[in-house]
Amino acid sequence: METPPCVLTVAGSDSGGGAGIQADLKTMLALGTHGMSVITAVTAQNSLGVDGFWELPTEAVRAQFRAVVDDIGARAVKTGMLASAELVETVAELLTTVDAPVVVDPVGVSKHGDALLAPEALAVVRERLLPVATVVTPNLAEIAQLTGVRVTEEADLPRAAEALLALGPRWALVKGGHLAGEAVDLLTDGSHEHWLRAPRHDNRHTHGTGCTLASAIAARLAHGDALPAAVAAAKAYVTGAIEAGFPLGAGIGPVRHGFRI
Ligand SMILES: Nc1ncnc2c1ncn2[C@@H]1O[C@H](COP(=O)(O)OP(=O)(O)O)[C@@H](O)[C@H]1O
Ligand SMILES: Cc1ncc(COP(=O)(O)O)c(N)n1
Repeated sequence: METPPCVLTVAGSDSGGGAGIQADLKTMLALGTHGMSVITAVTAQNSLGVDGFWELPTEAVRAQFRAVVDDIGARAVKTGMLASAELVETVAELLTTVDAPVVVDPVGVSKHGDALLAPEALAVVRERLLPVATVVTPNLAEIAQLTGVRVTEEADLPRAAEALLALGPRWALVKGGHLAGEAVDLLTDGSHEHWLRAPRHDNRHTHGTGCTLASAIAARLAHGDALPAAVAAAKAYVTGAIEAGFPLGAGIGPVRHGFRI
């Protein structure tokens, strides 16, 4: 029996199943990898919003990480919701002990506008987490939080990426998912620019798009893709999953992770 490449997500649990750890593991399965998880926080969440969240002790995060990495190993790691300054610091330190590419989705707020990161953790994301990232994947709100750059049109994306690269990640993928028109993202390492374009799907069921894209990048990296190829494949996957997104509950439904299965 062949063992699929192993990918690790370090993120929060979404009880509604559309984002966070649940989205990450479904994406990893859909892209032919074995998904593993380090849970940082547990949210009580559904299609209408986040009712509350509870962080795990740093000791529990460290223990999960060591259990997975020291026995099984990870060919790529993805981080999502890290909740607090203390957890960001802990995860940044743990990441220096693994020899694998790291995809950092700097999760700040949910689709409904609920905060998933303490304000004082932002400085730690900038100073400790971004320097160990192979690629960072912020949306427009996260770009503004991390760099102060306000993106209102496609032409602002290069300036946003430059401001992020100054914080130390090897690559920046700035997502224009919340702009009007085509769904355009820019990937750059400062010397190469890759523009990723997809038709905008008129579907409000987009819960989990950011988690899904970042996990798909990690899964493709685990298969051995170079970063630009991994991002292109991940963009194709998330576009298909958004097109097939479905209603759930009374609010915003999830993308359809199994659309290709
Ligand atoms: N309605 C849409 N149709 C097609 N692609 C979209 C749509 N909304 C977002 N995307 C794409 O989904 C990915 C996730 O982006 P975004 O929604 O901005 O992230 P986040 O979930 O972090 O807010 C990006 O590649 C973005 O361009
Ligand atoms: C536990 C958790 N992590 C992340 C998100 C962000 O979701 P999205 O991918 O829609 O930005 C979320 N709503 N919940």
